Amino acid sequence: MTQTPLSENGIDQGYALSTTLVDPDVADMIAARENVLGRVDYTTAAADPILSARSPRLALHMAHGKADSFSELWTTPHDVTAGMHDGVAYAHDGEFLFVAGRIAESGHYATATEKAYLTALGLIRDLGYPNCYRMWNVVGAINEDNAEGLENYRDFCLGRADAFATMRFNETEIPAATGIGALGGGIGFYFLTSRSGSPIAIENPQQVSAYHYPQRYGPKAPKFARATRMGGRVYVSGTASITGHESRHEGDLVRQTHLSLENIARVIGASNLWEHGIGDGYFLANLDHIKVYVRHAEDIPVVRGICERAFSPAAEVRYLNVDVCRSDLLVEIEGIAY
Ligand SMILES: O=C(O)C1=C[C@@H](O)[C@H](O)C=C1
Ligand SMILES: CC(=O)C(=O)O
Repeated sequence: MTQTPLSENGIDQGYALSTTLVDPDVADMIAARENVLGRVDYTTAAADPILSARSPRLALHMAHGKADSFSELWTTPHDVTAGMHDGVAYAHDGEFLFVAGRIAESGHYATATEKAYLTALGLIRDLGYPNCYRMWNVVGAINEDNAEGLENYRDFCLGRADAFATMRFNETEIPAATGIGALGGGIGFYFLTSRSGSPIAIENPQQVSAYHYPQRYGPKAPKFARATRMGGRVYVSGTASITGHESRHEGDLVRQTHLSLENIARVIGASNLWEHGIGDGYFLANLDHIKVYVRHAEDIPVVRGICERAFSPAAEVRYLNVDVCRSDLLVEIEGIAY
């Protein structure tokens, strides 16, 4: 039997995940003919995760209408095995696992977040796909206070940190993530993990690692890496106008957008990747499947103008009008570098 060559991340080269951000009706057509590991609808109402056409599907309230609604599809060349476990939907293909869950709208999120994360992270390990490399979290009313006067984002971070501690994640195992506002629906989350891949967590020398943020940002620090290298790609976390641990250019949309892009370019650049033992380098023009989160709808044209000059014209880019995890941040950007 010939041994399929492994990529440098230890993944059998017969496995590769594809992703795309498409209009929902296009997603329906793709899902009808391809093996879908997971589908996430950025749409006008949140819903609990379900199994739809033998795949996990999660609806996030992230769009104001049909015009800004889209679906994110993760597809694989292999058959998938899907299921539900204690409210978490999942599917795996032998190398990659997608899990999705939702935490109901509430006046307190820490305990429910810890429970949901422990369910999902426990499932990931029980199914044998322990290498988590990308997380997405969308938080309704992210900048508003909970019933005790703690901002919902900080409440979420408290529960997440406790779950990571219980599961004994060390700093190098913390994956790239997004933590962004939603237009309602509690907290929706979805993760990508692998069976044999070796994710490499990447930090930005110009930023304090989020998990080292001082307590002024909340009782427990956010848990995410600036990016994660997996399967020959770099998954870039939601990135904003922050250097050190402080927000920069308060009230200045243009400079916040440029600093967010500068942070991404630095994280994926050859010199920073070299510092992380990765012999590759990328530019903003190598970014694809980009989400640009903009706090004020009227700012989207300005942000789009800056981004279009930075990104490849071939890149998939979606602009969302949602809140950002710090109230002084106007824009945040994520993507995948190939
Ligand atoms: O809390 C997070 O996971 C997170 C928040 C933002 O800084 C950005 O979206 C990246 C991750
Ligand atoms: C707040 C934010 O975007 C960060 O911590 O990177």
